[in-house]
Amino acid sequence: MIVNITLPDNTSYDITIDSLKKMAFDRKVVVVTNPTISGFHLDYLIDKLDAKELSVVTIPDGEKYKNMSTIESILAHCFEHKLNRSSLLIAFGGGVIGDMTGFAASIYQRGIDFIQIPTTLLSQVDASVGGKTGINNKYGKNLVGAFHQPIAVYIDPYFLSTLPKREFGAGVAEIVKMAVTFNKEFFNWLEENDLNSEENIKIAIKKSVETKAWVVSQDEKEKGLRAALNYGHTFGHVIENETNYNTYLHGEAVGIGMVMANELAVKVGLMSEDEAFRVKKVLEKYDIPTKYKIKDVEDFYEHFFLDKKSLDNRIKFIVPKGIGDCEITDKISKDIVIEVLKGFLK
Ligand SMILES: NC(=O)c1ccc[n+]([C@@H]2O[C@H](COP(=O)([O-])OP(=O)(O)OC[C@H]3O[C@@H](n4cnc5c(N)ncnc54)[C@H](O)[C@@H]3O)[C@@H](O)[C@H]2O)c1
Ligand SMILES: O=C(O)C(=O)C[C@@H](O)[C@H](O)[C@H](O)COP(=O)(O)O
Ligand SMILES: [Zn+2]
Repeated sequence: MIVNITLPDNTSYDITIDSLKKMAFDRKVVVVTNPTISGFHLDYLIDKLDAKELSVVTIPDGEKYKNMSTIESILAHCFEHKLNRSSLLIAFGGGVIGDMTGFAASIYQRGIDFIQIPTTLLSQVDASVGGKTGINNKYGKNLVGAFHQPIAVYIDPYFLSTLPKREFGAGVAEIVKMAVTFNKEFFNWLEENDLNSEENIKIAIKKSVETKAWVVSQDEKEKGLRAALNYGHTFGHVIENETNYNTYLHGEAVGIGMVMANELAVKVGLMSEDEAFRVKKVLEKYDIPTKYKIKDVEDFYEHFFLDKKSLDNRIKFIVPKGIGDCEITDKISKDIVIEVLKGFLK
């Protein structure tokens, strides 16, 4: 099954959801991966690749390595293997590998092609599509990066067979995000169906990718609509940063962040308490955390000013309008936000 994404500048690429097929490249190819993924699946991938020259760069596993020094090590490998402007990088892993490979591709000799082969649920339903690439630094999450679209995305659900349960839950959080913000029917379906079935997870991957492609095709550079994909992230990114990227998985922080955003939506009258409860129930079904103890609400609030959606000191929040729709607003007063944050002090 193929989902096509056409960007505002009319370039386009395919997102193929199927078992990997043989691929031949008449150019140098570097696969970027980590030891965990290569231990499980590198042989399977290599067997599918035919390239002019193929090499693999293995970087350490973990969000805490999503930084500039890891990018330098990817670039060093590319220079040592004399990659040129017609060479290709392949991101083989989860969102961390995807974001960093894409960023390295965007700056190597001012930009070369890359392909996404996502291996986590989160990267299959969200991170591999749409061209947001980048790294974290001490100031916050994804604060350095580039929009750089892959030339193709290959989603093979087979990789999910080795994914730990907690990582699966993190991916479900981003699926729930797509449904709550854009698709009420999809959310109702998520309430009624179990994503642990092979058939259902394929349906959820397809729905999520279609939603993301639909959004990005209208607003590649996040001038408007795309900000909705940040539902739960305004709060979630602060949680990840405050806990040094070593306590919550990205999807888990987003799960908590969606609960916080829902509280805000309830407070400003955009969502009913029942709807907020229904979202929480779906998250809890997959053991996604929904609680977080904020240490200092003023500190937490201050972090929002470094959020990339914030402009001229106005913080932008994504608040659901019921289930299946949302509002992107910078009109919520600090007092109201602080009141919501205070609910998470214990
Ligand atoms: N660019 C985007 O649009 C976008 C969207 C969402 C998230 N992200 C980013 O993605 C990152 C999170 O991605 P993630 O949740 O995939 O985490 P991840 O990349 O850290 O992968 C999670 C863990 O699973 C392991 N793993 C990967 N595939 C596996 C498999 N098939 N079997 C067993 N283990 C496997 C990894 O080695 C890692 O330990 C964050 O940095 C987030 O900011 C980016
Ligand atoms: O693709 C998007 O747009 C998203 O916001 C998807 C998010 O799930 C993802 O975590 C993204 O990396 C967050 O972007 P950021 O611009 O807030 O760093
Ligand atoms: Zn995310």
